[in-house]
Amino acid sequence: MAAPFLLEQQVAIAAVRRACSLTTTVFNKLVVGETLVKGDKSPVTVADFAAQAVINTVLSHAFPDDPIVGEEDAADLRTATPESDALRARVVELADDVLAQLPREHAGERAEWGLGRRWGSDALLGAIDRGCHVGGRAGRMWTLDPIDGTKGFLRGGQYAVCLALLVDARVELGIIGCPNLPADTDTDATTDDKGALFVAVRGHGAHQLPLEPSTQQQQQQQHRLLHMPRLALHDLSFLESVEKAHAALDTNARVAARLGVRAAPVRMDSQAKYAALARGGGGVYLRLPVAHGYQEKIWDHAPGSLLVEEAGGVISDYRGRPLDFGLGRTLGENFGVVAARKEVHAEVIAAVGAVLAEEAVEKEGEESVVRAMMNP
Ligand SMILES: Nc1ncnc2c1ncn2[C@@H]1O[C@H](COP(=O)(O)OS(=O)(=O)O)[C@@H](OP(=O)(O)O)[C@H]1O
Ligand SMILES: [Mg+2]
Ligand SMILES: [Mg+2]
Ligand SMILES: [Mg+2]
Repeated sequence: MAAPFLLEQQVAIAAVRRACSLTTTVFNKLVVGETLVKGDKSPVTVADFAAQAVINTVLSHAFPDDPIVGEEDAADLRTATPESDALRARVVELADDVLAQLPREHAGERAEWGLGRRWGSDALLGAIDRGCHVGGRAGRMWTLDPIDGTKGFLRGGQYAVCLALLVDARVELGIIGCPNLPADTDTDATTDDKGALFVAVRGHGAHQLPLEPSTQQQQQQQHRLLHMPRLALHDLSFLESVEKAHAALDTNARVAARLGVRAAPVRMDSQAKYAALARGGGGVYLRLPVAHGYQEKIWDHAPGSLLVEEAGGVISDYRGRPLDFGLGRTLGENFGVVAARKEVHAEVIAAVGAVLAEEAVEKEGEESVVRAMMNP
């Protein structure tokens, strides 16, 4: 997979693989008290913090000048309370256990990326806080979601470790580790192995690699170039969120009916949706806004968007405009996400527009009934 950003690819792959081994370990041992509820009411676990510490440590050693826009920060780990002390100790232990493993030469890992030693609390909390960059339009920066789909992670469902490199607000490299996604999509597959790593490089394709680093020869055998298949509209099935609070699932159903889609939607947490789409599942990922004022975050879409584009898809908001990764930490006002293979994307956008117009008329009708009842 020789391509631009070769060193960046190697570093990002090593960092995401190590973070995935950490999250898998934590899932098997997560105990009560290792999860917090953030200010926005969403959960964060010791694994989210520790995975961000691991990836930011690796990035900071390999590319010391690159800013990082990461989801988490260490404020909740720095307060002087017994709960915070215990949480911090656990995060530091988990991150250091993974970073201290010796560099695996067959996987291209190098000691100068911060591997093969323990870093301790100050360095690791500092690494987590390297993720506080504000984002923007100019220059190189990474964006990181250490666990995307934390709710999925907690329920043993899909989640993803997501990292992307942006240059002047354009995604150039996207890496997504999916520890719970089947390694093989072939329904006749004889194995039920879980775990897959997805790598997209702008202009150089979307790829699936094994999540565990193996020998060069095994890597080559298991390497798959991903293409979204051409599907007729009625053969699509929608990929969508699990949480009703994250996407307007009733509107999705109306769009599907309008397009003549027969299959039931596939609900999946996290950017595993983009990975499933890129390797041929479903055909459409539709995410229409529900919560007023919620702004989508760049780390929730940057690597997935490139994966889909490189596999033959188009991604836009529901108006058909490109997602703008240069506005800061968010994508700005929320006009949703529509990702589909290029042959059907325009028809999906048209169907979304028609359904949203219908819903607006219905809402106006309901409001005028209410007005009439209030002012008889
Ligand atoms: N209100 C609202 N609207 C839209 N999106 C929201 C909202 N609240 C949270 N989030 C973000 O959703 C991320 C998970 O998205 P998913 O599509 O995986 O959601 S779902 O769990 O499948 O329903 C989730 O990512 P993580 O926090 O990394 O898990 C959030 O960033
Ligand atoms: Mg979160
Ligand atoms: Mg996320
Ligand atoms: Mg997250």
